[in-house]
Amino acid sequence: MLKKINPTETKAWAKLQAHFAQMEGVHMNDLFAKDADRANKFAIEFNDLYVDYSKNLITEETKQLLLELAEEVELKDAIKNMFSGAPINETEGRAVYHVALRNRSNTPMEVDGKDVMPDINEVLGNMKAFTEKVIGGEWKGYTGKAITDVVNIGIGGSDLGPLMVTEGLKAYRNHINVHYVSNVDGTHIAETLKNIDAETTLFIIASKTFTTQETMTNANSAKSWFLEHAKDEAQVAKHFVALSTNTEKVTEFGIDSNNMFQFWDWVGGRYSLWSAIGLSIACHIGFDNFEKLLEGAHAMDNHFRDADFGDNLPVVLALLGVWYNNFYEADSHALLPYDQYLHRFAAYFQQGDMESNGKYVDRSGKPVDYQTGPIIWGEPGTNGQHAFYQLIHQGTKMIPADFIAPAQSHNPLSDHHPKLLSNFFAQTEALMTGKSEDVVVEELKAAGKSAEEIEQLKTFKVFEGNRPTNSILVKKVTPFTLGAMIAMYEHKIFAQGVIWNIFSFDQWGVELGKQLANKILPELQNEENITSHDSSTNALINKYKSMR
Ligand SMILES: O=P(O)(O)OC[C@H]1O[C@H](O)[C@H](O)[C@@H](O)[C@@H]1O
Repeated sequence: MLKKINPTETKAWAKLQAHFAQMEGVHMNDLFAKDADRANKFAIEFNDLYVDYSKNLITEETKQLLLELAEEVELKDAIKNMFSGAPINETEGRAVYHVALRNRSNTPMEVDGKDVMPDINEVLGNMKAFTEKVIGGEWKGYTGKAITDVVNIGIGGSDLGPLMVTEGLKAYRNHINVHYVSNVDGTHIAETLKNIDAETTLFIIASKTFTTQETMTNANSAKSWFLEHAKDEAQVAKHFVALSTNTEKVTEFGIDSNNMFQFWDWVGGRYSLWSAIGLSIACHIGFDNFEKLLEGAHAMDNHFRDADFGDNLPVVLALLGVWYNNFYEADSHALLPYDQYLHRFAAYFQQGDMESNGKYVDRSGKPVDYQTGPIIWGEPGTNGQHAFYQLIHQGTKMIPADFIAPAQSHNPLSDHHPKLLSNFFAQTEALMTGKSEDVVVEELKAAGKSAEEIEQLKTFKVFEGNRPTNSILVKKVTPFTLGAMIAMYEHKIFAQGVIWNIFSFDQWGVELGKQLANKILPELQNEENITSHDSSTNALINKYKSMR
């Protein structure tokens, strides 16, 4: 069980508050000027990852106090608890054991006294055999043709993870095209079906519960479409497989239980890409590469469990996040990958982080009186620069940001990559150093502006700088590195949840909307005037009915 420790009542918190008062007004430029070794001091190297966190509003004392906070909230114990398979997802009475899914050392890992590794290995074995058949062309469709397209139908954790990783590792892809359908908006499936052939398409229905409205609706539409072509229910077995924890519902849907890849209730949806939910990834990049993804995550798991907190990547990133979220009152955090393949990275961690730590009730069931999870957002590299970076540089809000870039591109076309990376380095430098009024005035003089013009313009061109960033430089975006990076953020989220004294692995906040939608749906299926809601909702429903 996780301890129930209010972080704001720790000694470290009080010390951090006092320290924060001293840090206000401190400029990072001065911190760098005072310490020639700062970049070395505040950097962590892990395999092919190099994380520079020196461009943060911290001193050695800040780090020390943040580490004291981690000790006082008993983060070490919490990590041990997670790795022991204890039911730390208390509101659902479940273990949180995605680390077992990628336990490549294969040591026993138990839940309720039962080693889960044999089951995990069995499913991985089934996934490997299946993937090899599909990729090798042995798995045939109803007319005897090999599979060319895979459509993953799922939503939330059953979509975002596989989608982000297949995009992220496209450089490793084979001839199998993978498509993702998530939205219940009929447009999503309709547009996807336009581009595929029923004879050569395999549908993967990915749903932990196998009751999710969006997924079941899309799965039924896919099945109807397929049967329009195949005209034979018996052929469904060749074109539909399921990834789920719910055998009963899978069978009810008409999928043969032999075509079901199992996972377990101790795998949270947003932590499930390492389970059978990763089947579409394995179809796209091959099982060997999928295993390398697991290996990368496993390496990060060991690091998180064993490394001293001061050199522990997820812990350090978590503490920096707490520093900005709770002391500087930053309300968001940007993830900015300078890698086009990682274009869904921020979207993936919007669920990972916000569904985990978007909670106002603490582990004792009481409302918190401090801030918890930040708003996560971001877009890839230079696209963001030409869109929202203005606000990061000169806006009134502090936006701590993680800049992520590979040293080696999978597409080293002319000078694209040096250009991309020059922007990566320049942005974090500019955000930190800023540009003083003196420099602005010099530049305007050099551009031949009059004294009057300089006076009018100068303040607009000044950059305060002092805006914090982490730089995450990886050698190359490989399956191993991506696995490690995803696990790094997963554990950062867990560590923050522990510090904020909240439960990171439930998601009750998504239920109310679902319940109300279920109540409203039948009201939309008749022409009656609706009066059962508040006046705004009634008016909207009735207007919709008059417009359709
Ligand atoms: O995999 P499923 O059971 O279909 O669930 C899909 C998603 O839906 C839910 O609403 C949860 O908020 C997500 O955590 C989950 O990933």
